[in-house]
Amino acid sequence: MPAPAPATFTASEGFRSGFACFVGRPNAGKSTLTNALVGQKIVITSDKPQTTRTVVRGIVHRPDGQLVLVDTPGLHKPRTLLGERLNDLVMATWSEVDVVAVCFPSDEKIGPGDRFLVNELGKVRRTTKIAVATKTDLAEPDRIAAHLLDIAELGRETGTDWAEIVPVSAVAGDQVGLLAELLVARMPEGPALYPDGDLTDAPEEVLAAELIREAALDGVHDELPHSIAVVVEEMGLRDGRPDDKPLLDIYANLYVERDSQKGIVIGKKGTRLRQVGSVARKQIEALLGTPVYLDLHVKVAKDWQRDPRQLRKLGF
Ligand SMILES: Nc1nc2c(ncn2[C@@H]2O[C@H](COP(=O)(O)OP(=O)(O)OP(=O)(O)O)[C@@H](O)[C@H]2O)c(=O)[nH]1
Repeated sequence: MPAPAPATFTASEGFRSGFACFVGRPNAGKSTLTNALVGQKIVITSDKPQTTRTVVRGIVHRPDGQLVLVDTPGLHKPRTLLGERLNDLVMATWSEVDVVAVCFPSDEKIGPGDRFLVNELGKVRRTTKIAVATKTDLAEPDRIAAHLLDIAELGRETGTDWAEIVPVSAVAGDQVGLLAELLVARMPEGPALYPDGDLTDAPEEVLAAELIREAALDGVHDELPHSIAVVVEEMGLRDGRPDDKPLLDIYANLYVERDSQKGIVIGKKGTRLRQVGSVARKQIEALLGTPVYLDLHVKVAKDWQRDPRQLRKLGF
């Protein structure tokens, strides 16, 4: 006979809680989906591939359970030390979570990259796998139907047993609630892992740095997006302000790899940097609910993506 459940468990009988992560090729819509499920922007999104570097947890609160979402970078053929570390991080995360949801954008055909990823995922045996057809607002119904069949076929080819195949649009808000429900249903029974109202456990410094990086990525091209890293050096409420008029001081450095990139990021007479700072400041204010003074400097960290010492300094 099973041991009686502890008294505290009775209150949350039938309640489920656990961890899920979204994976998929770069640009598959993982971060946007995380934000849509959480209901607030906590992970940066960008139309530049591979911009998600930090593992940020989004927390979804529902009457039937709590979902902790772990956002990982995309898996890719590593070319730099950073690439290798990111891949290790992805594999480690897969084996620790209850569900891995693979995102396949509906406006793109399934390709070798997806096959590579699902094959790698197959090595992680115990974790439940769900397929998500993302961005359904960008595809016609018959294209979506064909896409769902392709996903099922990829499952058969790779020996992956999809627990569910769910079409969603994070932008249109279509089927996002259903996806949350299906994910919660796959979590083990247990009490809430985070207090009500907590949307993420990422430190505010990390969230602020990510929002600055997102603003800096807007409108830059080629290899520059991958060369940008942001570190918040100092963050704190300014002394001597009245309680009803707080001001949060944020001192941040934006790192690039070369002098030539510095010029691009700063722009003519500093116009670009001012614009980046202004956009980021508004986003941080919206997220944290406090007026912000943002002090942003651009620095060169030569070839930081290939340098283990620099990588550590930048938090990788
Ligand atoms: N129309 C539409 N666009 C979407 C949807 N979801 C994401 N996008 C867009 O697709 C792009 C990539 O979305 P992200 O959420 O950043 O993708 P990601 O998978 O997190 O990307 P990486 O960080 O590169 O791994 C962004 O421009 C999004 O606005 C969707 O449901 N519909």
